[in-house]
Amino acid sequence: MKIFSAKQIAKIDAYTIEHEPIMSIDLMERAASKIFKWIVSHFPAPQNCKIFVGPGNNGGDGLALARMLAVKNYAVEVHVLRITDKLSTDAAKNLERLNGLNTLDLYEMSSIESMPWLFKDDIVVDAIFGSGLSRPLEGLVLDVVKAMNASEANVIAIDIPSGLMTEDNSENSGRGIVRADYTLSFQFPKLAFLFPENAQYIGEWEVLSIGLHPEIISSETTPYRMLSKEFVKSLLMPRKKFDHKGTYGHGLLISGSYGKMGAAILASRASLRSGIGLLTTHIPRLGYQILQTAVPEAMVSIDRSDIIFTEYPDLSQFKAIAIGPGIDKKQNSFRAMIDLLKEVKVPMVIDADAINIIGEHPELKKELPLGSIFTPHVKEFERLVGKSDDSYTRNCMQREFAKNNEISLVLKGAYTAICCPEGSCYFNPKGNPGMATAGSGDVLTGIILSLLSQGYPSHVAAIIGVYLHGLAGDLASVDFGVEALTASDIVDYLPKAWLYLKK
Ligand SMILES: NC(=O)C1=CN([C@@H]2O[C@H](COP(=O)(O)OP(=O)(O)OC[C@H]3O[C@@H](n4cnc5c(N)ncnc54)[C@H](O)[C@@H]3O)[C@@H](O)[C@H]2O)[C@@H](O)CC1
Ligand SMILES: Nc1ncnc2c1ncn2[C@@H]1O[C@H](COP(=O)(O)OP(=O)(O)O)[C@@H](O)[C@H]1O
Ligand SMILES: [K+]
Repeated sequence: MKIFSAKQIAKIDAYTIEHEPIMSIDLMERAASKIFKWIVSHFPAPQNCKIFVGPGNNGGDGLALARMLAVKNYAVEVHVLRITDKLSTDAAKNLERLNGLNTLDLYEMSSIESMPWLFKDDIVVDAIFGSGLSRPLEGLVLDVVKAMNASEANVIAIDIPSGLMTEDNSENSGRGIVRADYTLSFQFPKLAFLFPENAQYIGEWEVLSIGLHPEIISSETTPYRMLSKEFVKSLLMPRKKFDHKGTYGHGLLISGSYGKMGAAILASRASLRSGIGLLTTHIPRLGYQILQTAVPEAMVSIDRSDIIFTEYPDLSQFKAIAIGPGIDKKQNSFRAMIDLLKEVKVPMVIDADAINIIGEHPELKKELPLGSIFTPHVKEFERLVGKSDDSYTRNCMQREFAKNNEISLVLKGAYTAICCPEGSCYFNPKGNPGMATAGSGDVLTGIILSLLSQGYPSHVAAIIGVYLHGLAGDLASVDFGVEALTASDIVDYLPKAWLYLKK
């Protein structure tokens, strides 16, 4: 699913109006009826609805919704915020259509004195501003939003919480943004929904399709996409009857140190559960028995050091290399890493302390082999790329870094973002807070190594890997819940995740 900017959404709306064709007021009716149906199915017993309406088409949606709810016997109060004399044409038409509805109370609000009480069981609808918001809220709107936020009512935002910018909130203080319980967004999620600091405003969100024109949705380009099962499935390479283990590549995993051999086990097991032909895991000497016992399918390459990574085996046989899970970042490991980067010609997955080493020695970036993939969480990202105060800016930095260094950059989190060298950015909808547990990142590294070794192009390996990892976590959470979930469970649910993905 593509994610468009506010400007593009306006263009897609206009194209739909012209080419479906449909009158704009009818498109608004279609949009409002989607919200109406959602409210009726989630709050079936008619109850008090207080709808706050702004001057644009978001307000128009609120007015059309008010009419529909009133006809359905909900007790509806409409509060039109008079911050300007002018309503948009379609909002004005919808205001007129409220005439004669005596089950509905219409109020004009020009000062906060006329703010109604909001009770716990009220349904409060935020139809003040949508994707047309151009600056942070002030004056009356700000006061109304503060009052809404102070209440315990169920707040439903139409399209986007008022006060939140569709993409960039780096200049938005957060003082005046509706804190919705539910956000019902038309046709596409907004980029801002995917950033953690905005979760407090958006609440639960859902995308409601309003039948915008498929032609322009497919022709309009955007760097941003949300991954879907269909899309990820379309990237999979089929296996053929006479394939053998050589077909699926030999990968090298450099992982583990004294006290962190679990990382090597988790990543190895994840790799083997993701289709790799042959896996060699390079570990410090003391880990030999541990790894051979825990992962009999993996071959083991032993470091001269008992406890850390200081050297690597002959690289000629490997199709892909992953380095990082549990390696630590001692001086000797840094030296071995320099040598490795100078020599390696195949794509690499760079994770955990391997990222930190490159963050501390940025000159190493120029040695990165083509098709490298970094998999940082936010802290590692900051060490590698730099700090930022907000996620939008961080995302811009992520896209730039991927482009400038011609690598794929996976920023892990609730909506893991995968930025590709040619500028695109994919967000992963799968995964759950149960995956916020030790070792789950190691599992991801193993999966991506496996896909790279099988010959998937780097950005494709990152996309499939991230999706599969989240999917396995979701399937595991169905059986174990989120508290008890461990990284090993994610590995154990990879078989189910593969089956589900290919279905
Ligand atoms: N265009 C269409 O065909 C459709 C639009 N829809 C709705 O229309 C919304 C977008 O409508 P609009 O483009 O009219 O935009 P909004 O309804 O978000 O309002 C924008 C208006 O408010 C003003 N404004 C922006 N920021 C302000 C601020 N901080 N303080 C005071 N005034 C401010 C703008 O100058 C503009 O006049 C969507 O979010 C969606 O809810 C839906 O009805 C679906 C169809
Ligand atoms: N709330 C969440 N929702 C979805 N996925 C999550 C969530 N928290 C963590 N994850 C996923 O779990 C993994 C954690 O990786 P990481 O922080 O490197 O853990 P570790 O270093 O312990 O292996 C990432 O893939 C991340 O996307
Ligand atoms: K809104």
